[in-house]
Amino acid sequence: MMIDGEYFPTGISSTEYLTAVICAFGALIAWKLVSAIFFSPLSHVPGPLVTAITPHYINFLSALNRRTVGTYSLHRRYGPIVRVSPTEVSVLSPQAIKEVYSSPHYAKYAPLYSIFTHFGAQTAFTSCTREEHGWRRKAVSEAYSLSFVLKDEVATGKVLQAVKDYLSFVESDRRVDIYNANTFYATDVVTGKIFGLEASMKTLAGNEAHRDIVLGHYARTRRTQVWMYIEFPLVMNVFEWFAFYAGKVWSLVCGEKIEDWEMVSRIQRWGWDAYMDVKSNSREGTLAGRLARLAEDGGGAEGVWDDRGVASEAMDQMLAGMDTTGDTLSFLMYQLSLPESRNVQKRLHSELLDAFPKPAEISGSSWPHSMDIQSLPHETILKVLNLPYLEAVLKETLRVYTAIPITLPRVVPPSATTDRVSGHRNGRIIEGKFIPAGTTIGTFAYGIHRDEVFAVETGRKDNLGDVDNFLPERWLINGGLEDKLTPDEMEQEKQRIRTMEARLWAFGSGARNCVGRHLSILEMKLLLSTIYSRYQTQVTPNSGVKITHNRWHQRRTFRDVLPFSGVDGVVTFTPYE
Ligand code: HEM
Repeated sequence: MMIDGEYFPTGISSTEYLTAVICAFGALIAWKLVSAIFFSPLSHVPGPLVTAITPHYINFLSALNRRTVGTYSLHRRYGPIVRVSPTEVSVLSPQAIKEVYSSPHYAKYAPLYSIFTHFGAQTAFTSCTREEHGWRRKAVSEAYSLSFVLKDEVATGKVLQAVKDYLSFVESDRRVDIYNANTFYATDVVTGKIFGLEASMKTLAGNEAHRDIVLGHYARTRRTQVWMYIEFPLVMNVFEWFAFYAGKVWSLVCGEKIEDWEMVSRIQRWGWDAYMDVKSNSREGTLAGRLARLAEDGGGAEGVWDDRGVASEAMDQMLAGMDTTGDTLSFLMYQLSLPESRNVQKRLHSELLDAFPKPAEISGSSWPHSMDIQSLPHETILKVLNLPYLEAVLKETLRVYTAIPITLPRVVPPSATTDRVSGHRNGRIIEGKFIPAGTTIGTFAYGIHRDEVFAVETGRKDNLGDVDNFLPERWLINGGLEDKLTPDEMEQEKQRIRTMEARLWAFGSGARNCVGRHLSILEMKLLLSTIYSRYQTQVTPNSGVKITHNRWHQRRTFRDVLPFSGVDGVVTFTPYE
């Protein structure tokens, strides 16, 4: 006898129905897996099974702060092209890098770059396509050219003032939290460049309110928030949407009008006010002033610029020049302050003293031994820029501790024409593989900088352990012992160094490379030559110095490779006799 409800009207039992649903679901999943593994447009790209099936593997690595090293291990296992998710490919060969980053057709990957807009307006850095980018970059690039930076920043004392302030900072307490000191230094230089010396943040000179703004910007919570934007854009967009409408309701209740772009951070507020100040005082000698004038004239031939656009551009350059340069200096100084780098420091000090003898030994010499100057002669700056060992130390820092080690993602464009060999139309052939248009693709400096071309000793090319070591000598011909070489060996050495130089990717490449690199190199070299001609530095664990910021190893997001994890970054400066 049947009980009502045990049988469905069709005569199928509930157990059978459930089994059918489970089977259908299983078949669907099986089909999804089979199609992801065998029929996806990226199924022929090498990589582990898991990355063919789900994007969560790479997202999980990101959550653990291990995306960059994780991608690097995939390359070591699978070669120069690897599928890192069902819709993303990572490349590591020079040919692929040239194809992706030298071509104007590969747009930037918008979900990542759009996070960096300010006041609701695009910038040169955030604009994704060639059309959006070209006119913005054109408007700023002249002010960052080497000739302009040499005659402007040094002649007007913007960099020198920050170096002087750095020395006073060190003199006030020789146990220096170098993370703070270098972040402040880079901030003072870049705000001086953009808004003028008078309007610069002057954090090293003791402006506490500005120090607080800068350190607040790098606080762990804020950086976690940015990381959330990268990894969980949907959640953050919902949150943003909520915050936007909450702001609207608030403004209705309080009768205060708040524009959406006005909900900005403290540092953005500072940038907005600094820009308005430059504009109202017509400081046309500054970069922000020049851009303001362009905006007044309609923004140039191709683009439209208003106050928000210009302030956003100025803000972006300011932020781009702060932690990149500050952290590179910190990693360099910390590495040089370790006991194993004692010889590196010695060699650098000797090079500086040879190039710039002390006033007692040669009359008329002032900088770097005295800072009683307003500007440096052009020849002195060129001499600093061309010191071979200083150059080698900086290049090795940019290689091993590159400030932006992560993938810089682009989007594969459609083919210009049908590929004759494969017949494919909608995509590009990269590393011999067809990659469909719309795929996210990218490379990362951390991996590029561990290529075998950086292994110095012949016969050790398979032992990549060597490329992780900090060894400035690899950038010198025969480690600096040129006279010991035959002409043939000399030629080989020159070729080895040229190849390494071509592979160094700290500032990116192509039309989207770093516009601020000349300023950054100049400010780093001037500071380092001043410091290392006067002081020895040594790491000072348990120094008792109160760390006023989140320790540098706790900072996350863009730099997921964290050198010197666990240190507090305090270094003691001891003057040479
Ligand atoms: C050691 C210091 C620095 C490093 C390692 C560095 C690195 C980079 C890299 C790798 C890119 C390419 C980013 C991408 O394609 O997504 C870039 C772009 C950029 N950098 Fe730097 N940077 C440094 C300092 C500076 C400074 C001092 C400034 C400005 C004062 C600056 C301004 C910019 C701008 C505006 C862009 C975007 C360029 C464009 O898309 O046209 N950077 N930087």
